[in-house]
Amino acid sequence: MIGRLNHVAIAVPDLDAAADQYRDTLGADVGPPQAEPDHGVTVVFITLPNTKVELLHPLGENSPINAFLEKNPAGGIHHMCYEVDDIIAARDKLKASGARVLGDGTPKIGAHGKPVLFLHPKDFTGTLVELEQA
Ligand SMILES: CC[C@@H](C(=O)O)C(=O)SCCNC(=O)CCNC(=O)[C@H](O)C(C)(C)COP(=O)(O)OP(=O)(O)OC[C@H]1O[C@@H](n2cnc3c(N)ncnc32)[C@H](O)[C@@H]1OP(=O)(O)O
Ligand SMILES: [Co+2]
Repeated sequence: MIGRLNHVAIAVPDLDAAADQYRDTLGADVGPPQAEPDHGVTVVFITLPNTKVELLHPLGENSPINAFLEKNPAGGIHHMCYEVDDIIAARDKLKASGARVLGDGTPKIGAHGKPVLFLHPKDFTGTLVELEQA
């Protein structure tokens, strides 16, 4: 059901410092900061030859990554995003298998302008999974 790895997300305490490190130390193609108020985060995408890295920083008081950064103050890998051809079919199949789809199960529009959903990390070997419509 899952296809390409769209991105690996890293929650970071200092977005500018992390972006500078990927650009200047690692020599990567680093995009501009992008506010995503519907998701409570600001993101910076780093484009690699075979996938992307998404740097995440909290936006607003109720950011879903606040608790993660409290537990991991230096930052850390936050989620993996896999592409699916049909996000509604994927959601329904996963729910039928007993996996917890986060929120009310209605896809939100993600950072690439496409529908996304999240799956509970406790149901996927301790890894928060994002699905994005291909
Ligand atoms: C920009 C848009 C979009 C895109 O297009 O790319 C994005 O990527 S938005 C990214 C941010 N959005 C989200 O993360 C939305 C989904 N997340 C959530 O709904 C919540 O963060 C959560 C996963 C349900 C966790 O909620 P929280 O309030 O933090 O609950 P807990 O702290 O109680 O966590 C419960 C349990 O799960 C562990 N956990 C939490 N987050 C992660 C994680 N990222 N990876 C692995 N494990 C995680 C947490 O440690 C708790 O475990 P225990 O302590 O053992 O109970
Ligand atoms: Co993401």
